[in-house]
Amino acid sequence: MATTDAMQLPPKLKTHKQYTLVIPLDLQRDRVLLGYKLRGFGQGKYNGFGGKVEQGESIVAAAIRELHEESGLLVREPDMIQRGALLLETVADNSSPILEIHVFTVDKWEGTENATDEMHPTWFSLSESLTPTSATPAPIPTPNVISGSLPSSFLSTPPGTEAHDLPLALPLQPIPYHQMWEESRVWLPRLLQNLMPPDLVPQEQQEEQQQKKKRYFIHHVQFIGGVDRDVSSNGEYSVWHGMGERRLDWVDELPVGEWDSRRTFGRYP
Ligand SMILES: COc1nc(N)nc2c1ncn2[C@H]1C[C@H](O)[C@@H](COP(=O)(O)OP(=O)(O)OP(=O)(O)O)O1
Repeated sequence: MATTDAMQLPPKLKTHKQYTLVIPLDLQRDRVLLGYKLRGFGQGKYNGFGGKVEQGESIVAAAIRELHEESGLLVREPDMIQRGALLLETVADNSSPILEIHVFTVDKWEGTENATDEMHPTWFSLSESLTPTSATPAPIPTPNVISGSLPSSFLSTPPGTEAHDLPLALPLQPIPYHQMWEESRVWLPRLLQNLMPPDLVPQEQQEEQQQKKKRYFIHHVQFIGGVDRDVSSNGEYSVWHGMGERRLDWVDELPVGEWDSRRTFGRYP
């Protein structure tokens, strides 16, 4: 937990705006699918697949819809596994909603990942991504590249083939955490560590891993509003929705079942 003086602020009521974020996992092939955002919010970053929950839509229905729109993968509701939530808040004013981003993983789907003009799906190595490193930058797709021809090393699925039938020709890169939203470096490696197949986890950690699988994570992040920074140096991004420095950053893990009673809180220091 980072140091903060947030507790000295008067409590305030904030609305929550709901989003979804889905991370497809292919455990058999030790790989995880992320999308490179080609336009709109988060352009130029890798992330899971997701978007806003529309009025009257359930969170899980929104997650399924957004995953399908952005990647081509179609998942049935029972196969969606809710893993946790990100709560992102600016403390600059009382009117900006808290972004409540619901994180799911899936490991069963129909269809093959496809690039759209919004997202370019790319597989990364799961076991090589358990700790955030500033490894070799991942390729930066562009809309031109997508409509033209991609280098074969970059294609997640060569044309005319089924992804699930392919041998993995090239070793996959680790997740490029430095090309993602900054807070992903905290929660995503923890999530992946908990999901590794048990035979790849040292025996003495297996019991702990089984317990953790039953927990949701809640990653709270507060930002100081103000300066609109979008700095990239040494491969490290420092943009927080253009809201400036991170103020507070902590992760809770809750047993399944407790999340529902906690998520309705409206008072947030
Ligand atoms: C620090 O902030 C964020 N971190 C992470 N990991 N993910 C974030 C952050 N802020 C937003 N996101 C995710 C949440 C959603 O999955 C997308 C944003 O979705 P978008 O604004 O594109 O929503 P859509 O409904 O697709 O919008 P349009 O229909 O208008 O394109 O990013």
